[in-house]
Amino acid sequence: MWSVAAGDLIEIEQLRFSRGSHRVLDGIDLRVPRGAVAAILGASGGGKTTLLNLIAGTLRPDAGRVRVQGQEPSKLDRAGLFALRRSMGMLFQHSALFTDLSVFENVAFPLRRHFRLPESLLRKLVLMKLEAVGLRGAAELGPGELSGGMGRRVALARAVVMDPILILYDEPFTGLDPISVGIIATLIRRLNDALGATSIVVSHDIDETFAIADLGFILGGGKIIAHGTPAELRASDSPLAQQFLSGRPDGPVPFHYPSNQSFLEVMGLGKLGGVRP
Ligand SMILES: Nc1ncnc2c1ncn2[C@@H]1O[C@H](COP(=O)(O)OP(=O)(O)OP(=O)(O)O)[C@@H](O)[C@H]1O
Repeated sequence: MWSVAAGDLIEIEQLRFSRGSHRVLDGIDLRVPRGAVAAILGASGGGKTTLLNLIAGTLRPDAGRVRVQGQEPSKLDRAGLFALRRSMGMLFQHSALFTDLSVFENVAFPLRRHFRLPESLLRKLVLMKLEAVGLRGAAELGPGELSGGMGRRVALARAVVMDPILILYDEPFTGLDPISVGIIATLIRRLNDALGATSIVVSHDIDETFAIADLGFILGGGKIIAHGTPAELRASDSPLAQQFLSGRPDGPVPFHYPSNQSFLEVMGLGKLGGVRP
């Protein structure tokens, strides 16, 4: 669990980012305390993955500031950014396992890439992480021999093998059965606390994410439309937050894409004028 005294690991101020003429993020202010598991929620295309990429330093802000552990990824030189990234673990939607490497070698991969460790030490570090995700016994299997849930657990072990201070998760539950979703959610919380890390989880699975999150942010229209603890968010009086959390198809975010003709007009049943659904 996080404590207020520990300070903020992530500090984002007035962050703006566009894709062409589309303003994806339009003045985001967000802070994540050290040790917290923070959920980022919001409709598809709302900029959640973009926000993770800005935190990881793979995208640069158009305006505003992102600080991770006091450092601005976009201001670092190559070596600085490399060092900062090394302190982050990432489990992104498509972070697949290497199919021609065993489970053990998949988890060992970041360690071999970044350090020259004696084989005996490397083996201990990898087996510790595999034990933490319950798959020490699967170390010699190939990725093709794993279920989807097991594969995700191996990817999780690989994401944390270097003891990151920050772990970024993009849709970690996608495509998993309910039992595996529960296991991954529990592991996200457990690994965060065991490593003394801070985690950011982007997800559409509200209940599972709220079950492990200390705080959440709901993105909409390029802004944070609500933030707080899961209980505070559920009680939020923001209509947008309520529409999102309850999964209502219509509300402040309309079901109908705007049209300049009413449906009745199109059907030849009268002209109502104006922009109509
Ligand atoms: N490489 C890219 N080039 C151009 N536009 C992009 C690119 N990546 C994302 N976008 C656009 O940026 C916007 C935000 O995308 P992003 O993937 O961050 O949303 P998201 O909230 O993560 O969506 P989802 O929940 O569907 O994953 C979308 O309009 C998307 O089409």
